[in-house]
Amino acid sequence: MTRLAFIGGGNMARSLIGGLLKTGVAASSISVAEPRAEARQELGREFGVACYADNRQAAGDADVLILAVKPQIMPAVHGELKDVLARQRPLLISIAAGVRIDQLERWFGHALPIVRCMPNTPALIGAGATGLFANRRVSAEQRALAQHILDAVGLTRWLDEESLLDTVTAISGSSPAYFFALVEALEDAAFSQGMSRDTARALAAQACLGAGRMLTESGEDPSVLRKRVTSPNGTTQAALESFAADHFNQVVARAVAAATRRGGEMAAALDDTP
Ligand SMILES: NC(=O)C1=CN([C@@H]2O[C@H](COP(=O)(O)OP(=O)(O)OC[C@H]3O[C@@H](n4cnc5c(N)ncnc54)[C@H](OP(=O)(O)O)[C@@H]3O)[C@@H](O)[C@H]2O)C=CC1
Ligand SMILES: O=C(O)[C@@H]1CCC=N1
Repeated sequence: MTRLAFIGGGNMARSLIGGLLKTGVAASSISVAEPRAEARQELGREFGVACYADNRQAAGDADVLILAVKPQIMPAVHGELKDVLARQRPLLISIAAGVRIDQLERWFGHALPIVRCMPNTPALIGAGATGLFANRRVSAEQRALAQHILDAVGLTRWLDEESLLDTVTAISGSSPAYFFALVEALEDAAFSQGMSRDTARALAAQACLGAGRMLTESGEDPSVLRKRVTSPNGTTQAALESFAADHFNQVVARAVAAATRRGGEMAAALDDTP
């Protein structure tokens, strides 16, 4: 049984743990390091996983360490794990936005197998999307193991270039928030027209689910699906023309560029960190 240790038990760790347990991974194979006592209790109660305040204890005899702390915490974490890493040489999987493999190698050790990946919170319900990139120390078996872990919670894609992970962050790591924001905006708009928030949210969220399922299950091009909704001179055309007049595609492209750029900035801020 592969032993997984999460370093950091926050939002994304919870999504991955919840998703993994739903696929039949045993709670006894997962340990979590989390500094906040209340969060440790919640994790234990909700998922039945062993939780520790101490990173070393959680990493114990793990085969795979999943680094799930905020990027700026990463440099602090490596000092605590030095002994464990030297002894066990586990596979490291970092999910931190921006943080580059050369930085992880500098902090955690150049000889270690490291996979940098970018999942997203829908992993919790098995609908995650993850981009992955491996350093040259990662063996074929470890690559398969990393993929197996992330496949369990959704779709995976290996990237040819590490820099594209910042693009992954922008289009799937962060994008659940964009869809949530769209549903919030639809709800606000319907509310302003007199609909109850409850009904507006239910209808908008279901349309979001339906559109997402059609996109992933029909195999059809999004533009074909869009055209099928858009009756000539109908209501959808009116809405899409309004989006176009407000330069919707440019609005989205600018937001994706901002998120991608931010990933690079977050990494650059850590360049001088020993
Ligand atoms: N949220 C998301 O949608 C996604 C996040 N990510 C990445 O995942 C990582 C975690 O993000 P997220 O889960 O949202 O953040 P959270 O803040 O929710 O989780 C991070 C957790 O790490 C804990 N922590 C802080 N310091 C340490 C330490 N020294 N050792 C161990 N644990 C520590 C924090 O505890 P405390 O609260 O007490 O500080 C917190 O519970 C980030 O690097 C982010 O870029 C990747 C994809 C999607
Ligand atoms: O907002 C962030 O920085 C993280 C990375 C992707 C989603 N949440």
